[in-house]
Amino acid sequence: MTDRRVGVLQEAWECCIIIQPIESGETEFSTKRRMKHLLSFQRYYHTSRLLRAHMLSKVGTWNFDIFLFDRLTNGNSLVTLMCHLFNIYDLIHHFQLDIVKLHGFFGMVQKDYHSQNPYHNAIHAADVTQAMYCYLKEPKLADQLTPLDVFLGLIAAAAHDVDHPGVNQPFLIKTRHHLASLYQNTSVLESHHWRSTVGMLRESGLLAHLPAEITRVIEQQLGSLILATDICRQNEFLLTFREHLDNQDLDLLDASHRHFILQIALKCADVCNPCRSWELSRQWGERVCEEFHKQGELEKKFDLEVSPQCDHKVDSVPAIQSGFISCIAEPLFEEWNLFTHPSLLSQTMLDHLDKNKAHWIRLLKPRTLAEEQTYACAESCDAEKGERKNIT
Ligand SMILES: Nc1ncnc2c1ncn2[C@@H]1O[C@@H]2COP(=O)(O)O[C@H]2[C@H]1O
Ligand SMILES: [Zn+2]
Repeated sequence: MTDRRVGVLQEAWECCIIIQPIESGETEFSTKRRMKHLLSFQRYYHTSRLLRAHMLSKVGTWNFDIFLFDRLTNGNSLVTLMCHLFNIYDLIHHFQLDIVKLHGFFGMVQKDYHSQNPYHNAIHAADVTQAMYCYLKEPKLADQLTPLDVFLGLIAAAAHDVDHPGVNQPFLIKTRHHLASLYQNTSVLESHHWRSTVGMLRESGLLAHLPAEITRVIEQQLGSLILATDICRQNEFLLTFREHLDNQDLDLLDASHRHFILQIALKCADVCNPCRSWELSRQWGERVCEEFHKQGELEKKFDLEVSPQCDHKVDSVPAIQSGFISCIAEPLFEEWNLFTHPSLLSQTMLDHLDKNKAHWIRLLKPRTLAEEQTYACAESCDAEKGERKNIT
């Protein structure tokens, strides 16, 4: 239920309490019960409002519980978060935005996420946006960013997976989905997230008052940020990031370097769930595996080859998680730590990553053949990292 509706309802119920006469036949006892019920609703409404405000005051902390926040906002975590962050950065004033159009745009983005997806839903988008905000606040970055950088970073985070179908690119290609042919089997999902975002921006009229050239730049840069989240391009970005760090040549006064760091920040935000505290991280790990396994079930049903990590009989949650941490999360967050150094947040994230990986490994059952392969991948990633540490 939206805030406005709850507000109207509450007003109506308050009126009921004051003016409704005791109906004939209604006993004093049932009236008391009715009053108690209404008051408990009021108490609930009041408490959840206070909690929501309290949570928003802590939106920049790493242990922010996005699942709780989503419940407290009645499923409106993404819209509520984006409105709050746009206020914090004064972006409405800076870009002379129309609040109704802005709210309309955020509403469209949130609605276009599929709530039935266990992982790729609006809560994931809100989680990535909250992480992005934490990264934008990093001392290394915060003072160098322009309002346009922040605007782009937050919108890209909020919209980066919009209209995600809950299956991956190989699935779309092998089922000859029209999106796969539209985007020629390359960054199919990311291209769709970007083009959908541009479509919603145009439909909302949010940027209609800006010169066409600025709108064009905004749309292009949103594309470059969202396309960077394609996990197939992980190595390409990681290598470039390492090269910059080794050469110490990142200059944040240079707009193209800031853009590159925004891409990396968004990539980090997108895969940061194993860096959260165990309780939050576990929920994300289970959700993403549930989505993989659902895809595997579909593939079996249609006699298609089951994709890697998608067979629930073979690919256990702990095996997928420990493999993902070793091969994707650790290499990226180690570089991010070097870039942000000294950063308490990066240190906290690496600590969680370490503990969560150890936790998942403890949960591994005696290994199956497939797990043996996933684990071998994790071990070879670890060995590769060891070699790199020895080199540097
Ligand atoms: N905890 C995780 N375990 C396994 N895969 C993950 C995890 N978190 C993110 N991913 C994958 O990384 C991808 C990053 O981009 P997406 O959010 O589109 O989809 C994500 C998942 O496919
Ligand atoms: Zn994502």
